[in-house]
Amino acid sequence: MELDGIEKVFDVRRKAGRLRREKHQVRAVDGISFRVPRGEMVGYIGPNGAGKSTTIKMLTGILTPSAGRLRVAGIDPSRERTRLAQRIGVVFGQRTTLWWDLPLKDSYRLVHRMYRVPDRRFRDNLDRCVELLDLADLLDVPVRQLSLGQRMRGDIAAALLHDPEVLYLDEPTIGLDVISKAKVREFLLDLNAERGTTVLLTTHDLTDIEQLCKRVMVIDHGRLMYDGALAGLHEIGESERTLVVDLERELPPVVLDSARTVKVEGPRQWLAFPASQSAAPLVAALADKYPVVDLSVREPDIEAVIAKMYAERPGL
Ligand SMILES: Nc1ncnc2c1ncn2[C@@H]1O[C@H](COP(=O)(O)OP(=O)(O)OP(=O)(O)O)[C@@H](O)[C@H]1O
Repeated sequence: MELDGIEKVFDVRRKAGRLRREKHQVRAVDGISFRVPRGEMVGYIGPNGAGKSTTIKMLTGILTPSAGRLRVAGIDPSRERTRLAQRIGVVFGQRTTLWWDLPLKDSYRLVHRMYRVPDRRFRDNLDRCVELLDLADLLDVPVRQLSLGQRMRGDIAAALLHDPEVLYLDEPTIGLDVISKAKVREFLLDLNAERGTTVLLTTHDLTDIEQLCKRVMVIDHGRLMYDGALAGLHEIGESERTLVVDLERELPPVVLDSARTVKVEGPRQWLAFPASQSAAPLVAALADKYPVVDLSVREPDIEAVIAKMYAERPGL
């Protein structure tokens, strides 16, 4: 993926009185440049309305940039959209590309025909997806009867049956339970390791980024605000994770060097600690001094990290 000074400006008409409408422009993407080398998995994050979906639509060729130069697998997406379609896969978490009333396997047959995938390759890819995404019992079920997590796994398989070398994932874990999320992440890691698929991932779940991407790009108001390791983002934003601890009984707030107790509710306490630090020494110190029954770690959400990032570096 190569983007140089990419812009997308929408002309919109806004109501300006009872009958009058004013023309005005929205700069959804405002001069973005980056490169994603083959085989890299990159997070593409930002608040609502930042310009993520618009970027992905330009990368697929659905939208044409207003300015700048764009190449995906050496192809100009808006000029050769059909040729590019053979090389990319797209999953939109909020919408399905599967046929609602058809059993899952019929949707796959249609993909087989539409992309003219050679029979042997189609069968191999389908077998692999069915096995790794646990789809065997779902192939005869109409898509409308699938749960969200099952549907998402079905959608990911559909995006991969033609062996794309680039995959765009727009919120692939949204609304999924912990087990489904883990399955999807594990599958994506395998895919990237085995096939070297390049992945651009949009998500509001920082754990997705943490587990899948070494690199993360933050976009806001159509501009690239950060491009680097997730740890660096945490440092800039000084974001915190939270350890939620259930003690044997109600106790005064826990006192530990490496964390601050931010909330106490009966035997449950919330301890904040820097997101860039490992939770392991904290858990060990806690278990050493206090009667711990259960605990879990909560990740900061992306909006909170970004909000802190701006607060720390207002010049960004
Ligand atoms: N077709 C369109 N016409 C006019 N404005 C648009 C159009 N598509 C997007 N926009 C505007 O462009 C900006 C960026 O939108 P975009 O959908 O790319 O954001 P996003 O980062 O994907 O947000 P979200 O996380 O909510 O999906 C928003 O202000 C949006 O209202």
